[in-house]
Amino acid sequence: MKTSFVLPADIEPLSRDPKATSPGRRINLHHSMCFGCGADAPVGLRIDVIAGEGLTVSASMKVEDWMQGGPGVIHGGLLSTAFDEVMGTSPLLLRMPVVTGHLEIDYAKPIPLGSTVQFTGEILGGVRRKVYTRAVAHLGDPQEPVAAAHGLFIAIDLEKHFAGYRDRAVHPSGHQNGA
Ligand SMILES: CCCCCCCCCCCC(=O)SCCNC(=O)CCNC(=O)[C@H](O)C(C)(C)COP(=O)(O)OP(=O)(O)OC[C@H]1O[C@@H](n2cnc3c(N)ncnc32)[C@H](O)[C@@H]1OP(=O)(O)O
Repeated sequence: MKTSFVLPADIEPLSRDPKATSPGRRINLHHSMCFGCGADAPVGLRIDVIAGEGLTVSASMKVEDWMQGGPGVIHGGLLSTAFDEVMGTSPLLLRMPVVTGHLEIDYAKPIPLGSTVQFTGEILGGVRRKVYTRAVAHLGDPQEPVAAAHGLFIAIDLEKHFAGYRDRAVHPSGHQNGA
């Protein structure tokens, strides 16, 4: 699949943290109201990202009618969100919280409503706080990808990064911290 993404020359290998989620289990360190993975979000993708061997992850997503963009197919931005979720969760295998710095998507084929998209993702390496990832999507045949993505995620100090926003956080009750 064609892509214009270029990895940096100084990229270094990264290692899975010994305490990372075991292969086959859901990576479960985010919050339940997240648009990408939260079970309590009123609208969302509800993607379960599953730890794989090494620095790999997998996920699947049924393409529901409300995800429609062009007639009969998924909205490209929504697919981008799914890739963000899959790749953004993978650095938790390093036990490293991150935010998205840069995201690139290569769309190869239209993805019909009603299909189930299978994602595989992997961490390619890192440079200082930067974690480089890639993911591929297919509809059942890994040899026939329908889209692929590269993501650059930046490690953060969770408490500091969200310090100014926590009073806006929405909880399953529908209430905000400051409400
Ligand atoms: C959350 C819970 C976990 C659980 C995660 C669960 C999965 C969540 C999946 C969804 C994730 C999201 O959508 S997160 C939401 C969307 N993203 C955001 O809101 C991020 C907004 N941006 C920021 O807050 C900031 O720009 C940061 C934190 C990314 C970087 O700011 P900083 O901390 O001041 O660091 P800074 O020095 O600028 O950058 C560090 C290094 O990254 C490089 N860098 C920074 N941005 C870019 C960029 N766009 N393209 C290339 N390189 C970049 C810099 O050159 C530098 O490289 P060098 O000098 O070292 O070479």
